[in-house]
Amino acid sequence: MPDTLRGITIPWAALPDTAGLLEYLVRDDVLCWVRRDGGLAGFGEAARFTATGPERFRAASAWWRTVATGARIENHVGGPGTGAVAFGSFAFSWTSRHASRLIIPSVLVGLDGGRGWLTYLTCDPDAEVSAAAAEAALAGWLEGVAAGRAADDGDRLVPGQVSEEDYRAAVTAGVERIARGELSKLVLARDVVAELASPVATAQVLRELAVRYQDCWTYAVDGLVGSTPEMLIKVDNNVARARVLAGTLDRANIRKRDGESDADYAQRVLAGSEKQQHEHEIAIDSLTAKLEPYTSAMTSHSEPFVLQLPNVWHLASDVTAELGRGGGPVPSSLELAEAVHPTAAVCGSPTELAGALIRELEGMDRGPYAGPVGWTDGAGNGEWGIALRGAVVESPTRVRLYAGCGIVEASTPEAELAETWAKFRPMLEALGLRG
Ligand SMILES: C=C(O[C@H]1C=CC=C(C(=O)O)[C@@H]1O)C(=O)O
Repeated sequence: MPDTLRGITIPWAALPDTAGLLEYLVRDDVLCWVRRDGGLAGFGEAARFTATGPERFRAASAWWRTVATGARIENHVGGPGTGAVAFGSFAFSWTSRHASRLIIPSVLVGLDGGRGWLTYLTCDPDAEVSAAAAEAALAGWLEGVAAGRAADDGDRLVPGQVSEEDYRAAVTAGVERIARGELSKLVLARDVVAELASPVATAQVLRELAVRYQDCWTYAVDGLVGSTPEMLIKVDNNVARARVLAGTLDRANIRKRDGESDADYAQRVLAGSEKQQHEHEIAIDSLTAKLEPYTSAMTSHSEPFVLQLPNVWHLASDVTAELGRGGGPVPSSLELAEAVHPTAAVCGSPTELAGALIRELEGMDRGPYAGPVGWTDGAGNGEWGIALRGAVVESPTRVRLYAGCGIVEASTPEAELAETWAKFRPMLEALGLRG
């Protein structure tokens, strides 16, 4: 347990009008959670917690509750994301060797609906905690910002642990198991590795993702980076929200009818597909069933809508749930993330069987891919996305990208393989690579 966490949050008007938080994505070690011009950017590390195994969420929640309850914070702003905050990333599987982690930044800049704040946090009992100390600490972190990087002819993309051939074989085996009636859906993933001729410019990658994928949440936590379209769970006071995605159509490979608009094409081919609707239905049912015990009222669209991203269209459903069933305690965002992870959008249905089959057929450790990534504050508010469309920076010149697809009985290996390439595209483009 760290020494008592102390800190201060002050209003921060020094957020440039044009680029907002993007102006702070200038260090390769930045912690970030950004969507459009809002979110959080963190620097440095006041304390961290790590855990592996089936108790990783519970242990992290207990640690955070103790730290946040004992914290002495002068909060001059108030509201979600102010005061004590930790960024986090959790391994997809309880079997993973990858350490799940919570990181309390030393300095954090937040922006929500035009309202900005600056937080300074420390476990050093001798540190001065004041508005001046907060401003000086931020200025220190913004000195000597990271250089950008141009794509290099020496950059290469090489197969990861699951080759294209392995992936096709895994999909074939998955479809067989579904056809035998063992399960209804399985999400199978693979990886590719970017070997770069010069060190990756993470801050530049984040800025590119944030600018291009404005409907997504761009994240960076300790080497895990990406831009996810899927919100596992957001808690804002007594309300939880989720965005469930399943069902995908590549925008780079359109075969429109004469006179058909892009939107009509997506509506016909994606929303009109029984296979895609079935895949989506399983994902939404899994989320709502897992959320049910915590909520007194839940609403979602009766039909999924088509979400357009620069690389793909998805079938999407937004869910809103009032928390605190029967006046009982309101769960924290981290507790809810544990309760709903893994949904059928990244695992399958039924969950346990799908999880075991993923381990058998993929044969790779997913690490933090498809696990919760995001932040929590001392009041339990927070946002936990699913770490999709992302990568792990394994060394300055080695970046591992992950992508997966929901497999149902009607899936074909070739189409699912092609879909993984569409899902790698955001990171490949941000790294200056081609698939
Ligand atoms: C598992 C991934 O995407 C999920 C989220 C949206 C759509 C999906 C699909 O259509 O297969 C996947 O369930 C991934 O991007 O690696």
